[in-house]
Amino acid sequence: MGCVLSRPGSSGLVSESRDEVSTKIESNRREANNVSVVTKTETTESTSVAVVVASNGEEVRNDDEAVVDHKEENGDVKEKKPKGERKKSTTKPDPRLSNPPKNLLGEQVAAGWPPWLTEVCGEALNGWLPRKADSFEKIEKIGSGTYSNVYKARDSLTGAIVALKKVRCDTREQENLKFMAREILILRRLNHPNVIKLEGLVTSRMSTSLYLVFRYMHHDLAGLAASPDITFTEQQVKCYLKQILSGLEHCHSRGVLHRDIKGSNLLIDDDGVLRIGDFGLATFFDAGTRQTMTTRVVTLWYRAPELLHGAVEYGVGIDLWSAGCILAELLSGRPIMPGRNEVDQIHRIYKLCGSPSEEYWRKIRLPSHVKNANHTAKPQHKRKVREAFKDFSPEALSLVDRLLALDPLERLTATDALTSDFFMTEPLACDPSELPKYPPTKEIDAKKRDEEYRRQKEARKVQGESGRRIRPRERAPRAMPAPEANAENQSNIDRMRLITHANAKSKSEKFPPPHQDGSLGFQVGSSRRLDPSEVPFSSNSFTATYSKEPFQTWSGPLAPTEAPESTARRMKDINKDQIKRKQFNQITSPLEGLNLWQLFLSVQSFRFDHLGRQFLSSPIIN
Ligand SMILES: Nc1ncnc2c1ncn2[C@@H]1O[C@H](COP(=O)(O)OP(=O)(O)OP(=O)(O)O)[C@@H](O)[C@H]1O
Repeated sequence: MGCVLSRPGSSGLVSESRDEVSTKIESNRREANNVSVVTKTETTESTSVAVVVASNGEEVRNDDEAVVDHKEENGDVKEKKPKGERKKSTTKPDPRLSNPPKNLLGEQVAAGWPPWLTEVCGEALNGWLPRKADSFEKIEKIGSGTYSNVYKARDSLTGAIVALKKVRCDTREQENLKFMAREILILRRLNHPNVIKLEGLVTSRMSTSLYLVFRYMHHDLAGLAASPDITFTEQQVKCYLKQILSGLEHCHSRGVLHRDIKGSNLLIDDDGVLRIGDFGLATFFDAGTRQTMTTRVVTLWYRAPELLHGAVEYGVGIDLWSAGCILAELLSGRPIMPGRNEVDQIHRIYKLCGSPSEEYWRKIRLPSHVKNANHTAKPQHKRKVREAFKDFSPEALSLVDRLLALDPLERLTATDALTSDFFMTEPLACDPSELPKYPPTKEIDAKKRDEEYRRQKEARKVQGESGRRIRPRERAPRAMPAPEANAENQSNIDRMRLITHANAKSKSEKFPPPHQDGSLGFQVGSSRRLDPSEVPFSSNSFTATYSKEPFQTWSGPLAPTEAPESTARRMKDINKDQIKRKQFNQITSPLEGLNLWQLFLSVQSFRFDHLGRQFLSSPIIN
């Protein structure tokens, strides 16, 4: 009979679990060396101890073994002090790292986790056993994003309906694995009713696929808001916003920036409970430490001005800006700043929120190459938030105004916003359970409606039908996703993009089409294996529009399409772009502080395939 004892190295995951004692019991039996064990992880204020309970039920705990073989990052072996002399480490763990001790990794591999996964996020696997793919049955594909496909599935063990997010894991792409690991680490750090909870992971020792298991959510806010039959009352808007802010407050208090708050990432279940989802762009941050991060985050329409200005040091304000945009959108029934590209976006912000003051430029920390150019922007716009939203209640107007403060330091925090008059005055927010029951509605449903409309339109064209038919519903264009998010590593992005262009005409070609990968009722494990040439990157779809018509509601007509381009032509474009990029590099626009290359790409880089899906035709910018 043997016992395995381990304690994970200190980590953000553990150190953040203050004020709570959580006990997780993984009761899966492991039959190894005739030992039957139950792994139990207790997380207390500052420790997390993996305890193995021997089959006789005796709980064996041995903290003394904890630091054996633990190597420092510089390779030095920690000296083991006798018991009693050991002091608790006072240095804070780097929450961005997952570096549990080697003995824990070995244990995880023995438990069935693939070694590559234990290496990148062993910390997050602590206390869990992998679920087998054949214990889920796929029902249908319910969403697709930049890095993943999402499926509705049935858990054969419990019968519960779950959402499985399949992320592509090419183990040769270390950087991409890190991003995936970051999402998992972040999700395990969070525990709040308004934040999606990672319920488990599906993988196997031999597999390169990974599925994240979540509770199934029937709706997303983008889908509900785009539905022609749904109009929200102020009480309902308050209910949704309160939940968004509560979720954000929790994330921020745990040192997590979401960095992609938008309607389609706000998932809602049948009981009206809203959970913030998609932490693919989220990052750890420490408000007290200077830390540079990428600016290429947040879907364009919800992107804060400091990001558009190129600030690489930012904080919770970027999520609050997005929340402000969503609040105004929910109350007005349409996106408030649907920019077509970064330059257009920033102009829309200036027109609504006024041009930044001299003080703003003095305060904002920008990289030196953009700093000098920014404040020469002309013309100077006056702030018009109050005029633009004069129909809102005074409390709603005041909250929108303070969330859309240009200066991130003047923007309300989630906690401030939750205590604002908006939530204190009648009509008060309704309870989530009082929200109407809607039929399942997701942004993907709106996309399907658009596709169906386009298909019919094209069929009519072929038949030579004339005359304008009324669309099922006039819609505003959809939000442009953060195109190059996870762009912390520029070279990685450049490489990914080049491969992406070389290998795929559009996102649809990198994922199997729905009839292959999303077909009904087959087991999760039976989906095809990833082709190593597939890379976990693409720009998102269904986005920009050139329509000058005023929009009515959230979603809108598909962008004008181009005939599909041949791969050869696109490769030619890539080469041309590389030459152009060289020419444009180092030159800075006097207008907005945007690199000229950025400006150039913003205007011309979005191309559309025959289904109206957008892809970037140019190498990345940052
Ligand atoms: N728990 C869930 N329940 C139901 N549907 C979900 C769930 N999680 C995600 N989805 C659906 O799948 C879509 C894509 O998921 P998600 O946003 O997490 O993926 P992504 O690859 O990070 O996407 P993006 O590129 O938009 O950031 C969501 O918009 C949502 O409609």
